[in-house]
Amino acid sequence: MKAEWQEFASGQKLADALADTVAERLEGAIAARGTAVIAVSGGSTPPPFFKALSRRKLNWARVTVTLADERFVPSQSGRSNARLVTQNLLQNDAARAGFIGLYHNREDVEAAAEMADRAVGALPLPLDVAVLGMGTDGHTASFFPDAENLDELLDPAGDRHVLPVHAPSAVEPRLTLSMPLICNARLVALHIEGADKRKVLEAALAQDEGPMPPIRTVLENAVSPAHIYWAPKKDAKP
Ligand SMILES: O=C(O)[C@H](O)[C@@H](O)[C@H](O)[C@H](O)COP(=O)(O)O
Repeated sequence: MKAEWQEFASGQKLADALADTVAERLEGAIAARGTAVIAVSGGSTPPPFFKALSRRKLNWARVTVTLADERFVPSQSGRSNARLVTQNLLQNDAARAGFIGLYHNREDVEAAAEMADRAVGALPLPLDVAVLGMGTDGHTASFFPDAENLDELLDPAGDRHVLPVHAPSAVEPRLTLSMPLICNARLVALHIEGADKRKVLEAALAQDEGPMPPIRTVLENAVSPAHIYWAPKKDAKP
């Protein structure tokens, strides 16, 4: 399995380089097809990248931003990825982009996922860019190793665009883009920082038996070799 590893001296240098690459891909998509679609992840790592990307000069009105995954919470919640993206990415030049969230105020996460499935399925697919994070348990998007429906989540041949997730380690129910949707993105970029996550990823890539960490399944099924962006944690001793 091929993946391109890129290392940066700091999180800010990584954020600027990733923003440059993503902006180029979005511009290329607009030039080729008139539109661009990007899926981004939540968590504590992305904000410097979001802020850098929000200032890139491109035809943002032709760009649709969606989420790789979402907690089953309304956008007013501090746990909401839609809120994180609105506050950090959909600002400055990028304020003109369209946004398709995954959360819907329905009776359960299954009903919300069906609505999100239709909305994401109506986008001009495949994704041009999918920017993923990773947890120290090897999850990415909301493919949690302890998810009740992990086999369905990791199925590279499924026909859903968005799936519900129930996983004890996920705090609340989740909504996630499906494996085929993420793996068929024209660019899959994995953004991770810190020595712990580097060790987790290296172990996942070296593992040759037993249940594979979800991040390994994604990298193995990515149609275009994934680009891995790594930097030490900002408070790391030089
Ligand atoms: O909703 C989420 O939390 C993310 O989409 C999730 O998959 C995230 O990328 C990892 O959990 C890493 O999170 P950190 O960046 O906070 O380590």
